[in-house]
Amino acid sequence: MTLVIKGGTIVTADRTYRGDILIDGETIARIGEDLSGDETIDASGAYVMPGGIDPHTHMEMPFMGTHSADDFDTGTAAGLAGGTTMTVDFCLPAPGQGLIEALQEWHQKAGKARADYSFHMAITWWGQQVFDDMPKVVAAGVNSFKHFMAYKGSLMVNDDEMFASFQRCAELGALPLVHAENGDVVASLQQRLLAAGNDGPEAHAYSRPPQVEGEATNRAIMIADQAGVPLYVVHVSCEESHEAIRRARQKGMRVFGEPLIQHLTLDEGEYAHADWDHAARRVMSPPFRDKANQDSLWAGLASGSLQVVATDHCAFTSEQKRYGVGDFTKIPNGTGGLEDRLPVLWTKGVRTGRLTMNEFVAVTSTNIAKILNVYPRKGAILPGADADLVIWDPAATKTISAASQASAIDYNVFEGIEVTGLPAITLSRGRIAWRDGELRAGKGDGRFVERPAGAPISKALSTWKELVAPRKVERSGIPAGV
Ligand SMILES: NC(=O)NCCC(=O)O
Ligand SMILES: [Zn+2]
Ligand SMILES: [Zn+2]
Repeated sequence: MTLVIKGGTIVTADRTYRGDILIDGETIARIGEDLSGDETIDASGAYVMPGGIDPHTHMEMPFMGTHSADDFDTGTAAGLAGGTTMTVDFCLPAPGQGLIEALQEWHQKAGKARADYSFHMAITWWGQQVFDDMPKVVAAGVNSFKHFMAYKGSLMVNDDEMFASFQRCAELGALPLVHAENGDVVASLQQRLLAAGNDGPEAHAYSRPPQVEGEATNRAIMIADQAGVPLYVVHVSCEESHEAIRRARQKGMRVFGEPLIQHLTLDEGEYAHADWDHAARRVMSPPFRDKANQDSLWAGLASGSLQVVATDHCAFTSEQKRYGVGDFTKIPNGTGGLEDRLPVLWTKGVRTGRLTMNEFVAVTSTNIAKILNVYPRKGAILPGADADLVIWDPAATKTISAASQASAIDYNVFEGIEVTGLPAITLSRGRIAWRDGELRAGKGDGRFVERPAGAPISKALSTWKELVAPRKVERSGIPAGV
């Protein structure tokens, strides 16, 4: 079966041009003029872009005594409604659990995904088994390993564990990721705040100032450099962290930074809200920051020192958030955003002139496809690429509301924001997965996307590190020892 998307303006990370797209089965067969096929979608007046890729989601995540409320069914449905055709979730082994066993659990959970997905593997503990399992994880199509420098007592790993894991990543041609916050300092600040009677959601933000993020980002960059491996810093929220990444990149280090749509557009004033629920629903780590930090993130996207906009979609209901009444450290950390990432970024970024349309495609799809080594199968409009596409109506408007969202939770942190620029149709591997408010993709239609190790940047860096590695000086006349 062939399908033609006709009369649209194709927008990719590097070009904007008029053209028809012929899809044969699941992939793009041709791009050209006056193409015809068995079926036609009229895209006149619309932009046709690569489907969004969100590299940072947590579906049904076991965390802080509960599980995040969106699973792979509702979460990927939210993604498709917002033009996102692929998500990358975090597989989290329990303490002492083998990585392959955990991976099997995540595959089980993801069986109901409506759109394509992949996994990052988290290193939540360290030992011989983890070391031995890492190549098996890579062989199973997962080329990235996440390290939490925060969440002391649960997910956090120490510097020596991180260094060992980063070195293993270097050997395997895999990419380490970090959640960069100084977990020891955060844990101490939390106790100090609680002891002083600061138990509300605003104290969550007080306990995680930009400095703890900046310090951890610098530390992770140093450890990656010593291990000889690229580094991807998730949810960069502030200038301190961005500055560390910017500086490292200027020195030639292969460091990537990922701001979230929440940190770009929502600020710390939310935590001062008189309504406890309102503030608690916005508790996430790192917390929302001030306008100056937001400006830094936008500048990073425009200048290229930050490369990807994600969501860290980790949605908890209001009821779950209330586990933390009287003790902010028990409020499950996380917010939603999958359905809103593209429309909010388009509205606040492209429509304001902070981003070009091509930069929009780069930071929502193409850059991460390259970083995660699935380009050009994903993130591209090219013959042979998967036909994961969004047909974008730049004139469509809506006011974001929890009442009409696909996510399972009872609120939306973007509630009330008016967006202009919305998906009209989302195509997943050549099939209409979502159209004009109607979800068409079925449970289980999503497929696991294998990502091979040895991305070009990993190979280049290991070549360079080998060239400049310390070498023993061979001497002829060595004096006898005393
Ligand atoms: N970000 C957050 O608050 N929750 C999800 C887990 C994480 O990414 O740190
Ligand atoms: Zn995190
Ligand atoms: Zn996360």
